[in-house]
Parts: sequence; structure tokens; C-alpha cells
Amino acid sequence: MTDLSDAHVLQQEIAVEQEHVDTVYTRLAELRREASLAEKEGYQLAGVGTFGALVERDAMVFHAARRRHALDTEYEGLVFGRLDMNGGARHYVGRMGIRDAESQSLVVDWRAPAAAAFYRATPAEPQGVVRRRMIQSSRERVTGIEDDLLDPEAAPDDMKVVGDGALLASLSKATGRGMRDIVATIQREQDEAIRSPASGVTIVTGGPGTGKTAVALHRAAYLLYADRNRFAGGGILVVGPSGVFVNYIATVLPSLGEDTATLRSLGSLVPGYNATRVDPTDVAAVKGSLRMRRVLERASHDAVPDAPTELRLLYRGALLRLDAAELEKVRRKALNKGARRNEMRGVGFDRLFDALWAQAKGSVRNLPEKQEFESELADRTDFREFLKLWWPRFTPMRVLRWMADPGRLRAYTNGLLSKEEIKLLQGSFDGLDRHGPTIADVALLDELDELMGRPRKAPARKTGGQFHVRDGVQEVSMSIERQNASRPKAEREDDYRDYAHVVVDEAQDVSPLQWRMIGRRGQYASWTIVGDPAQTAWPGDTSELDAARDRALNSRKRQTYELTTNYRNSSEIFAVAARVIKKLMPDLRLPRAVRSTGVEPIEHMVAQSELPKVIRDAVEKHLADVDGTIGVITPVPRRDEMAGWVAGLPERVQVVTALEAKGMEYDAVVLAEPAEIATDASGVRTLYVALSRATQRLTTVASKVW
Ligand SMILES: Nc1ncnc2c1ncn2[C@@H]1O[C@H](COP(=O)(O)OP(=O)(O)OP(=O)(O)O)[C@@H](O)[C@H]1O
Repeated sequence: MTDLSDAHVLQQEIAVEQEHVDTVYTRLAELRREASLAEKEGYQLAGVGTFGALVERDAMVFHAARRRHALDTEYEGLVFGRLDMNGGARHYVGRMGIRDAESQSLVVDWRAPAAAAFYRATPAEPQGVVRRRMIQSSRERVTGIEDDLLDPEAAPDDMKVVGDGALLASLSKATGRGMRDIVATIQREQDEAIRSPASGVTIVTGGPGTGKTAVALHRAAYLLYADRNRFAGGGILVVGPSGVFVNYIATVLPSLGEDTATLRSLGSLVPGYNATRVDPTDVAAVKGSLRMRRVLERASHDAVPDAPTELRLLYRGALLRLDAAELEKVRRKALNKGARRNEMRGVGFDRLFDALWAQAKGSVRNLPEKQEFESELADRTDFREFLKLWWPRFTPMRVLRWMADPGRLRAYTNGLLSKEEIKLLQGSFDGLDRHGPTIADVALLDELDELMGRPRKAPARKTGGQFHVRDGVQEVSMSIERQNASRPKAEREDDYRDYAHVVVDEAQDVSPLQWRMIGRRGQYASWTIVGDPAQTAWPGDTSELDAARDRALNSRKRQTYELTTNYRNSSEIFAVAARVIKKLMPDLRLPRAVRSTGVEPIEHMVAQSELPKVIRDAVEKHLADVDGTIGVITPVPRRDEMAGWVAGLPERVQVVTALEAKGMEYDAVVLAEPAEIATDASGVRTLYVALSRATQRLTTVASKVW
């Protein structure tokens, strides 16, 4: 009986909301028509030909096109919330703000201040909200409603309240590909971090699945909304650990209505590199250490391998000669401590001329003025060839390659690294030529770039102006293009460093040198940093990481937020992960997993020889259990071998190493050989990460006790 009447009320309320949603979509269709029309009219204005008309055209076309794009991308689930306020006012909350023809608000943008209460109001602090309603829909059709009655005292008698727990309802849906959209269900503690002030540094910490990545991305969308000029103009940089992860989060930003953020992995932050190779964790830790800066400094000042050991020039019948020691003296004089080698090239040449001039004065008769002496030498091919070999223009890659030579490596690291550390580096640069840099190498290359400076380039030839000449007609380009053209364009595209905001995800794994690399690109930025120290793969002491981070952020003011609810894992799955990390860190505060599925994780203990079959069977079982993604997580060195065991299965099965699994989320996970993951250099904390990736099903397959 109750059920029937509940169902009846639900249908009634759905019909009420459907009516409003219909009004919104009708208005949306009107707005789209208007935007297309404005775009067309804008183009027609070009025919008028006056300068003013052309500028107006630019603005119209640009704004209309952006508006139309927004209207198209925000279509699905446009309206997702409703607030009934004390006093009778009613607001709908959605992916974008929409007003009717009389400028009355039909939907408030989720990022607008008026929508904040939707995320923040609680029964203890209702903030004027009587009833909060979540509206679920599929395209234009309302399919469900969930209410929270926040202020029963203030509720009118006829107010209906339906459903229980919108959050849990939304969480039990499978994730599918990409992160589930959480705009509708952002929780209070998350909302506070998302809307934290745009200045200084916002630090967000929290255990697995607490929504750190979600918060970081929503924050990027929020900042762009709150101060578009500042953040779209300067740009927002979002840095994630790996390419796999960056692809995964790339699908989320457009769904937040933002396509203006720049996404980069740590291996692709520096232009020209797209590194995906990973070093073993202990090697990466040495490469990421601050002490490497001194090592690189030594390398950047070292003599070039195979450089000429002598300079002999026959000049006006006299022999001018500088031997190895003299050449080395000249080089050192030009390159005193801290000097940047590429920038000092001219100074090095000047010193060389000085040395030759001093000799010539004693041995050449009819010596011309010094200037003429220099230009005579500079014209000679043999001398120019010598200069090229003696002091070439260096690229960071060229110098890093020197480290593959054991003798040079020893010389550069002597006294700075321990014997064990030097041993770890030996051989680790061998693959540079054939396979390109590893992710950790990219920070070394960026450091070298700074230590050596850039070879001065010939001034770029001007290409185009602000006018395009086409078919004899002079046409003004779009103002947006002109704006772009007036920026130092090569810099912005190539190695832009003036981001207005930098978001760093999985910050617990950013090495000291990587902090420096990111810091160079955010010197004037405000920052959002999210991470979980308990999930770090950094071996040993993490205080060096903290110090490097602090240096990158220098004295900027900080706000810290802690997220405490795990939305990803079922409580049954998180219990397994918690058991593992508690052994290592008994005092760690763990998040609360709010959702129970009643399905216990499966733990298989099998003989080595059975691993391939049991793993494959487990994956096949999960393929039947869940519709979404399945992650097979392996020890780092065994990825390819194990991928072979599950070859030929559908695309929704992804095989990743425990390190690559960072930040990822799957509906089901099959975790292979936990004991091997735990004894790897990155250890138990990486196993903890791997065990907390699944939303619904977890199977572990082990041949050794763990
Ligand atoms: N308020 C929320 N409502 C519904 N789902 C949420 C909410 N917050 C987070 N989620 C979901 O929880 C999952 C975990 O979020 P996210 O990946 O951002 O967590 P994380 O803290 O970055 O995790 P980790 O540190 O383990 O990588 C995602 O599927 C996300 O969509």
C-alpha cells in the first residue's frame, strides 16, 4: 500500500519536474537558433567592409560560436537539481545558467554562488534550503527524483519528499569509461575545496576514492567560470602522473563545460618530449632527487667528448698554437660557476681570441688591429670548424647522453651520490638513444635546459600580420587570432610558462626535480595540489619531497582541505586495502567507504603454474559480472607477460602495472601477485593503491602469501 502511494507521489513529482525541464529545453532550442543566427549574421557583416563592422563581426562570431558550443555540450542532464527555499523561492541548478526571454532564471549554473547551497546545505545548517531535490534524467526525460528534507520545521504541509539517498543511488551506477560525472552529487567538503579562494595554494588531501581528482577538475571548471578573463587568458595547467591517467581525465573536463585547460603528464610537460617509459622506482627516486641538480651542473660544464685537444693556426706565416691545457684554461675562465654554457658561447670565443691575440702579438709581424685580426680568423673555415667542435651549441639531450658513459657518470656523481645510488644510475641512460627519455629523465632534461640556457636563435622572420591577403582583398582576421598573434606566440605554444593556475594531481609522487619543472611553468600562478601521502611510490623518507614542493610554492598562502569519504570502493573492497596499509601505518586516518554491495572480494591462493588460467578465469567472470571496465593490475616487471595471459579479451579489459594504476578506476579489478607488488621498491603503499581501484568487484590471485 505504502509502495503504491510512494510510486504515485514519485510519478506526480516527476511530472512536475518534467514540465520545468521541458520549458528549459524549449528555451535551449530557441537559444541555439539565436546563436546560429548570430553566427551567420556575423559572417554577413564582413560584406559591409568598414573596420567597425569587421570588429563587431569578430566579436559576434566568436561569442555566438562559443555559446552554441556550450549549448551543445551541456545538453545531457542539463537540469539536475532544485532548491526550495524558506520563504517559497525555488531555484533549479544545472550544468549551465539559462534565462527565459524575460531574463528570469530558469536554471542556475552549478558554479554560481546561488548554487553553492545545493552542495553545502545540511540539516544542521540548512542555509535557507527547505528541500533539496536531485533530478535524474536521460536526455530530455526526467527518470528519477531524490529529496533531502533539510528543514522540516519550515516545510509547507503539501511539500512532497521522495526517495532516500541520492548519492548512494548515483554511486551504484557502473562507471563505464572515464570518471563518472559528479556535478550533481558534489558533497559539502568537496564543494568547499572546489570553491576555495582563487589565490595562493589550495591543498586537498584524502584517502583513495575520496574525490580528489574530481575536486581538482571541478575546481578548474569553477575557476574558469568565476574569473574567465584571468584564468582563460593566462591558462590553467593540469598535471597528472602518466599518459594513461591524463587520457582518463581528459574525458571529464569537456563534460564540465571546459575545454580550455591544458592537460599534461609528467612525461610530456616539457615541449618536445612525450615520455612514457618508467624507471624502476628506486632509480626514479635517485633521478628525481635535488642532488641531481649539482650532478647535472657538473655535466653541463664538462668538456665535450672528442673535442679537439689542440688549436693550430698558420697566421701570416706564424704558427699560433693553444694546447689542451691552455684550451681548458680558456674554457674554464669563460665558464665560471653558475654560468650557462649556451649563453656563454660568445664569451668563450672572445676569450679564445684574447689568448690567440696575446700569442700573435709576440710572433706575428705586421699585426693588424685586433678587430681585423678577429674578423680575419672568423672568416676562416678551419677556425670556424674548430669552434663548432670545441664549443658546440648544446641540447639538454646531448649532455644527458654523456651520463651513459660510466667514467663521466662517476665523475659527475662523485661525492654527491652514494655508491648504491651511482650503481642504480649505471646503465639507466643507455636507452636514451633508442627509446627516448624515461618520465624521470624529462625533469633532468628540463633542469639541464635551465642550467645551460638556450642557444640564441636567429630572430624569427615575421610571418603574416594582422591582415590576411586573399584574392587581392584585404581581410581582417578574427580579433581572437589577433590577440593570439600579439602574444609571444612561439613561447606560448612551445614552452609557455605563465599559467594563471596550476593543478597538480597525484602530487604525492612528484619528485623534487619534477616540482622544479612544474614550478617553472607556474611562477605567477595560483595552485591546487591534490594527493594522498599514504599512496606515494617514493621509497624511503618523503621529507625531501615536501621541501621541494614548498620551494616550488614558496611563500604563497595555503589552505588545506581534507576529504574523508571514499565514494569509489564498496566497503567490502576497501576493507582489504585498509587491512594492508594499516599494517604499515597503524595510525593512518582512513576514509569511510559509504557503500556496501554485500559482495565480498575473492582471494585465490594458487600454485605458480596455475596463475595464467586462474587470472584469465577471474577476468572472464568479471566480464559477466559488470558492464564497465576491468583492470588487470600486475607487478611492474610482469605486465607484458601477464597481458599475454588475457590476450584476446574485449577492449574493456585493460592491463596495467601497479604504478600505472595510480588515479585510475575500474568497475572490477583482478590483482595479480600482491606479494610481488608489496616487495617491489615502492612497496606496500603501491599495493594499497592497486587494491583501492575497483568500484564493485575485486579478485586477488596470489601464489605467495601476502
Ligand atoms: N560527491 C560524489 N558523488 C558521487 N561520486 C563521487 C563523488 N565524489 C567522488 N565521486 C566518485 O568517486 C570516484 C573516486 O573519485 P576520484 O577518482 O576523484 O578520487 P581520488 O581521491 O582522486 O582517488 P585516488 O586517490 O584513489 O586516486 C570517482 O568515480 C568519482 O566520480
